[in-house]
Amino acid sequence: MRIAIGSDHRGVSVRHSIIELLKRLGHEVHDVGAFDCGSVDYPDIAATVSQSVAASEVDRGILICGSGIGMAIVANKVPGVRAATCHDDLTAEMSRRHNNVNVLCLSADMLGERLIDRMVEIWLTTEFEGGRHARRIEKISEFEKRLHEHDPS
Ligand SMILES: O=C[C@H](O)[C@H](O)[C@H](O)COP(=O)(O)O
Repeated sequence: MRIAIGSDHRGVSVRHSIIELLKRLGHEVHDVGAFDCGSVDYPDIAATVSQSVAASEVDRGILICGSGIGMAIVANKVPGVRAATCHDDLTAEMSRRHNNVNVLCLSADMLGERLIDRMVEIWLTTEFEGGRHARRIEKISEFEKRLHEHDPS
């Protein structure tokens, strides 16, 4: 898969470790930074990764900040993006099976490296179940369209 990945200053070392994992697993990595440990604003990074996913330049996105929360707030503003902050194996798995999440958001401050690696692998390999869940995803898309009709800018 083509995977865009980005972090703010809090997630730099976790991002590097996930990039190593992704490469070992044979994925194509699009690293959008941040490229040093100086303070950056998570909305800038989240917007870049999410727009890349929405434009189908990549298949999936991964975002890391202190809590994983700010990244998800921003990512979910982008039509076509379904982002979730996951904390463990089960949330990573369910985000794929039921929600077809295409942007995984992770906390650099609250999760260990081994757990993160496991969650990323689970998230990359778990298929969307479709069926009734596809109907619900379609409702999200319709809702996005209705919102966009009111403010097409
Ligand atoms: O949801 C936001 C993230 O956790 C950020 O990583 C965090 O707010 C950054 O905080 P600070 O500027 O204190 O490093």
